[in-house]
Amino acid sequence: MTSDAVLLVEDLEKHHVDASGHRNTAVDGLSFEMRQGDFYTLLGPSGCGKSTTLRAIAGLEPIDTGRITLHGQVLNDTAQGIAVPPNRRQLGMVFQSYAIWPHMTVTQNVAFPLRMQRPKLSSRDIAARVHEALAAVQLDSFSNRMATALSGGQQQRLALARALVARPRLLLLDEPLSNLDARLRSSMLAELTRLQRDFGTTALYVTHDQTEALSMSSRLAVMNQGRIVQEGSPADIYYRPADEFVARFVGEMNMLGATADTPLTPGTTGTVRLSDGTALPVHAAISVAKGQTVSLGARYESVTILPAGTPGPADAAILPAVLTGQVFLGEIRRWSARLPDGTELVATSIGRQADGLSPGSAVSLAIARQDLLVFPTPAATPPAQPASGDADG
Ligand SMILES: Nc1ncnc2c1ncn2[C@@H]1O[C@H](COP(=O)(O)OP(=O)(O)OP(=O)(O)O)[C@@H](O)[C@H]1O
Repeated sequence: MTSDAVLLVEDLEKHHVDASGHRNTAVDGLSFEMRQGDFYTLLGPSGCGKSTTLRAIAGLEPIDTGRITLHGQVLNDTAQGIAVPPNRRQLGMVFQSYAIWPHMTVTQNVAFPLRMQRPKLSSRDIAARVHEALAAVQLDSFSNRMATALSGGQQQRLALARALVARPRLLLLDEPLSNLDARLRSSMLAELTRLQRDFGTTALYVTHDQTEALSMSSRLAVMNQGRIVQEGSPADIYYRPADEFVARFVGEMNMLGATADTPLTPGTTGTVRLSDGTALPVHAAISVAKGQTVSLGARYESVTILPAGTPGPADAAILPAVLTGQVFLGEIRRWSARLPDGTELVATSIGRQADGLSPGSAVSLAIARQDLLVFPTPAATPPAQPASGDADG
């Protein structure tokens, strides 16, 4: 473990056996590390094992194998038979359902975790810390209200204040914004990151929402089928997705079939060819032999529109195309465009850039070399297992 690791999760595995005796793998050899002050997000589609991982860290889910260490204290180690109970882990938790105590006032809800602490805190210290936490979530003027008499967003803020007041060693957040409407969600997003920073809390966040993950995280792990597929900063994940799954799950991306025209090795430049023979310059991040088929990815905003016949900037792919449709989104317009071989791409124009163009216009599409990503062609999907087989994976 590195010296500044707060949480270390090693080779975590968890299987569930359903009512008909099938064994489902929820978490499949997961390892990651969090550092002090991280806002670390597990991002992935429904059922990929995010909540199971969080619940395992909280001690609410027994694990099959693996080791979980928090600030050097082993919380779980299946090899040694260690499993620290949830109430002795000193973690803060905020889950989808607010789980505030309905029979208590706002103040009583936030004071409760402090009253449970041993050695006992003085009433004066409790009052000061409750006030600080309620002020941080802007609920100080509601302190005497019953918790049930708050709106959904206020209840969620109360749940956060209650989680933060005990100054947890780690804050676990499982889709805490999913019950809020769109407007509240975005203001809570900003508030959450501010609170996490102000309190200096290290937070582990779980979501399937890529916008939340990209905007809030200091580091982020994309999960699929119980495993971490890629870990990095939001910009790393967005601009350098490790594979097609990550590219499609985080952001939106055009995909084109192509063939390597030169051998490609990581960090080198080379050329790939579309089916109609058009050669495109690329930067490779993977090794590909000459002649091998690949998938080419380009983010929608990386495909820009130039007047037809423009030679275009150096170091960019220039493709002739015909615009086939547009969606006006205010600050940008999304265009669909057809290449000569019939492939449809999505391109983006900003502001009034594409005024005068309309569906039917002949244009050139430009994609900078650094924005053309080369992925191995996905392996063919294996045939479905018979119903009686092991459903692992
Ligand atoms: N108690 C259980 N019994 C059987 N299978 C379970 C149980 N809990 C979870 N699973 C299965 O384990 C897998 C992972 O579930 P988990 O809740 O961790 O996913 P998730 O990524 O958090 O999904 P979501 O975003 O929908 O909450 C899923 O296939 C789920 O059906």
